Amino acid sequence: MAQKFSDRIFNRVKPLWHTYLEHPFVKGIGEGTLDVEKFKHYMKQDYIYLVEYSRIFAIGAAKAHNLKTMTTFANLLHGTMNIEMDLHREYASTFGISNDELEATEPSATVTAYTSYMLNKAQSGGVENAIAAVLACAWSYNFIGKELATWPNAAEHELYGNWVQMYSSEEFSKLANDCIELINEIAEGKPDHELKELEEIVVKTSYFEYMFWDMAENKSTWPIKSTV
Ligand SMILES: Cc1ncc(CO)c(N)n1
Repeated sequence: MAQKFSDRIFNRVKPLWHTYLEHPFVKGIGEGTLDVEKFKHYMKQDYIYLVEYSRIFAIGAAKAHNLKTMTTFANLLHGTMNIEMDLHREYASTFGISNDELEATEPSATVTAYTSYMLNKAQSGGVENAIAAVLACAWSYNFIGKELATWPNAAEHELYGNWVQMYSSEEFSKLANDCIELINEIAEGKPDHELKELEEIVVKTSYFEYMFWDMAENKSTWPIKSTV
């Protein structure tokens, strides 16, 4: 059987994704030693991120060439907005973060750059760009979640167990697998130079994922504190 496009992508990003598992923020979640203030910063920034991330699914649905692809994007949009974001709101409230506070979050430099890049790629290309833009997000979180779930007591930790459970869950694994299936379907019959472009989007978003962990670890917003 011919190699799937997702296998080719995975071989390319695997070394990069393994660096996530070595990142102090991700390790802190898995080992249960993470500073709560860092996690709260992450939760707020991630909420704002999820709003723009959802928008990519809507763009994908609008650009889909067939009903099956359109339905998958609609399901991903629904799953993110009604399941992942709902869990996020509930989870944030256990850290004393209200819905109003989540919504009022000013996106950091990293979140602004990351979501602008994804939106630009999704808007300037066809449906294949929309799926390439979200692939690393869903897939790498599932990759991290499933790995951390094997670490001793990580899934039972009183603060961070919920995060590990959420991203290793069957529901989230299905969401990630739907994205993988979509990219394979969309890649079929495409010439290599187009596949290379899609692969590049997945690599760039994988770098942005690393930057997101860094942003959370450093509680960073913008490099220069504005006085205006
Ligand atoms: C930054 C980021 N990437 C991916 C996901 C998975 O949905 C998330 N919640 N946040």
